[in-house]
Amino acid sequence: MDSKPTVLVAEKLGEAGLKLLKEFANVDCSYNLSPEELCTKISLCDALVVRSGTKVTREIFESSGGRLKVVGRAGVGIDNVDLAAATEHGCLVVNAPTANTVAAAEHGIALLTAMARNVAQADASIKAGKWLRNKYVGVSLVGKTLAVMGFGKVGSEVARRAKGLGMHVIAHDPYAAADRARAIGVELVSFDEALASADFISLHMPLTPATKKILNDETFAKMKKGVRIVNVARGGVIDEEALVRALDAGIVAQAALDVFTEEPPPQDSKLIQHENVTATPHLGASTTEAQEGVAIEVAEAVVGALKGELSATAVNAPMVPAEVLTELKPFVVLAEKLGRLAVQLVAGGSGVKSVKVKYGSARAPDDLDTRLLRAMITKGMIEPISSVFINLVNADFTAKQRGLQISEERILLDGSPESPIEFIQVQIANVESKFASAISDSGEIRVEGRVKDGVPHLTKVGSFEVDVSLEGSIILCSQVDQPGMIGKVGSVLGEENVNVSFMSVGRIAPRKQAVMAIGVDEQPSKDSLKKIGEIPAIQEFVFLGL
Ligand SMILES: NC(=O)C1=CN([C@@H]2O[C@H](COP(=O)(O)OP(=O)(O)OC[C@H]3O[C@@H](n4cnc5c(N)ncnc54)[C@H](O)[C@@H]3O)[C@@H](O)[C@H]2O)C=CC1
Ligand SMILES: O=C(O)C(=O)COP(=O)(O)O
Repeated sequence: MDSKPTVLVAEKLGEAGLKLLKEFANVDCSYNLSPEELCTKISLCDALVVRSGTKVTREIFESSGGRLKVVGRAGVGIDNVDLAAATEHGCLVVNAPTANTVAAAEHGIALLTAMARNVAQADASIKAGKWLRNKYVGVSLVGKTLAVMGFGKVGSEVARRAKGLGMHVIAHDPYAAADRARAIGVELVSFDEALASADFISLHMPLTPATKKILNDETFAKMKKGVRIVNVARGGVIDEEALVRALDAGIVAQAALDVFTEEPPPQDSKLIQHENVTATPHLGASTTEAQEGVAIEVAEAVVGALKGELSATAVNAPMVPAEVLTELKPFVVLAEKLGRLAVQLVAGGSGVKSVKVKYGSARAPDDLDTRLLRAMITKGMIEPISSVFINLVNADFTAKQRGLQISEERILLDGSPESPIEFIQVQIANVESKFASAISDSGEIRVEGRVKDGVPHLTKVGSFEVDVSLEGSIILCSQVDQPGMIGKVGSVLGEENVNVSFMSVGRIAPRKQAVMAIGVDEQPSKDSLKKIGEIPAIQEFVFLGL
């Protein structure tokens, strides 16, 4: 009997990657399978390799009968893989997060220059037998302002190249460090400033709840009339219907798009058909070199995973062995959630560089290995805002790569060391906060949490003591302490049937400054959040997704 594992390669993969796979496994390259065919084949496979064109659905994991152990994504985005279903079925997902960065950046530049000079439109017209020299007069790039939205791996490469074209490059990225941008002559600016001053806007942020439809009617209205937009990130960051309206109104002169909310987009898409739109079918990563690169990156990860090794590019790897988890599990969850909260409190344009974690514990220092907790805080801080996935292997390296310095301090507490940790505090120094009350007396964003009855709780925000369980989402409001506040906010949420799970008020002294923390099971609508902001006594508030 053949003891080699079987790898199904469902989309075209670079030769070098195939070679690596074939050295270790039986490789079945079957492209363009229907969902039904894929479900049938999968029960005979130990690993599946895809790009963005295959939907790896829950049905696929269910149909595998437990045999599928690894899904390899030959690229960055894993929006096409049902991660929850993969994890539930004990299937590891690995990706190739770095090998197509330059290709995506080069495609961004290709679209930028092609759009400015009407290359695609002029090419179609000359092929139709026309010679329209006056119609296709373009615009120059030199001296124009390009706003790079999302200064990560791809965005920074685009910025570097655009500088070479003589453009004035600014960038907006709430979490990027200003010195990294300055090092290549790029100034970090606020979102509104980027919109108002850009002649060209290039999108390079991941698609997250916060960036979904970040370009919409409201934000198009803030742009310079005649702005030109490039998108090689994800279609969902633009409200596509609003973009058609902005193009028709001349607010946006041109758009060059590689990615779409629905891929492939409908044939009659007004956006694609628009004469001022240049479109490509998600070609950002499609260079020979990048495809060889991602093929090798993903093949190594798939083979490693089939051998039982933990890969640095594992997306849903369990962070710890089960026996360690029994004791640490609630603290692991607490650490990740504190990281998530802390990063969401950072104001746009601040950049995150210096993070300090304090662990209050009665255990002897060598009895508490904080590597896992540090990795979870890193995961909480980085995953919601980037296309990178954190695991125990890559956490410290990824933090360093993003310019994040994480220092740790142990606070030795008296008492019985029954519980490994009494509290975890996460501080982000040298930033502004979108919720000023989260800044502690010593000047940094501070959140602190504890585990109570096995459940992680937020117990401090800035210098205010609160107590709210870290489940669902949280609204923080600051106000001068006075009667009736809980009722007022509660009734706005009640009107919308948003269930309040927890409320707590932390104050300096009766009738002085207070912070109210409200746990909610559902995400309130924009309207409800606006109404909360309009309650006269509320000075500031922030909604934090967990
Ligand atoms: N068209 C294509 O074929 C390809 C598309 N991509 C897409 O490009 C995008 C960027 O990829 P990478 O640079 O590898 O990711 P990255 O994670 O290195 O960079 C993303 C950056 O966006 C920033 N960011 C997060 N929220 C933001 C916000 N609200 N406003 C502004 N910036 C924000 C993050 O701080 C981070 O620096 C992703 O959407 C990825 O899926 C990547 C490769 C190929
Ligand atoms: O890597 C990514 O996230 C991409 O968008 C590239 O997708 P692809 O591998 O070309 O299907």
